[in-house]
Amino acid sequence: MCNLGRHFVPNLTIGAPVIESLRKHTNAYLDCHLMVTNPMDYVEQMGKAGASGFTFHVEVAKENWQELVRKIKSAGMRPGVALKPGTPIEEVYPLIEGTTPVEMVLVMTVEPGFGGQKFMPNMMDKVRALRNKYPTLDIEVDGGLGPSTIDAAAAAGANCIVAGSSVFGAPEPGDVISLLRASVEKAQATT
Ligand SMILES: O=C(CO)[C@H](O)[C@H](O)COP(=O)(O)O
Repeated sequence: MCNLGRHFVPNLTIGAPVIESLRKHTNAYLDCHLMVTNPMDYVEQMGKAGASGFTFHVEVAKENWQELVRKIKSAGMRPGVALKPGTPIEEVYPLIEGTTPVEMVLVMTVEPGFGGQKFMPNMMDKVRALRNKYPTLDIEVDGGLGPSTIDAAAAAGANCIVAGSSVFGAPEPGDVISLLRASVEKAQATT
């Protein structure tokens, strides 16, 4: 997972050079969430660097999302759209239903910008609405996910989990990853 923040949030974290370096050592899916106001400017460099997924924010792409999605696909990446906590879920529906649809929706469960924030449980209404409307869509959640919050996200229908503090702050990060995965798999098995 790459969080690239510039303009949209004050901090710049991981960009194309880091993706390029990582790609030399792994075939893993590199899921990149660009918290920038000008995502179009980053498509080419992220594609060349070896990003697998490119997620932009709906708040900054209302006018040009179709061109953006086309560019992302042409650059060999999987397009995703993210929305901030204050953005109504209905704003992403056209991007899922269009002729050049996004393939993943990222529901932010904190205000974007910083790790270590508190999970917003009321964002699960958005996840549930998406899951009911689009049974096979990839739905990602980001912010405050860990052992105490994963069950709510998984039950609502999230199947892609971004977890920072709970994993990197754990004595055994692998155990937390397994727990998160098990919760999602259990919820999927019961629906
Ligand atoms: O960058 C973020 C917000 O923009 C994320 O919330 C972060 O990557 C995940 O961190 P944490 O699990 O500590 O909430």
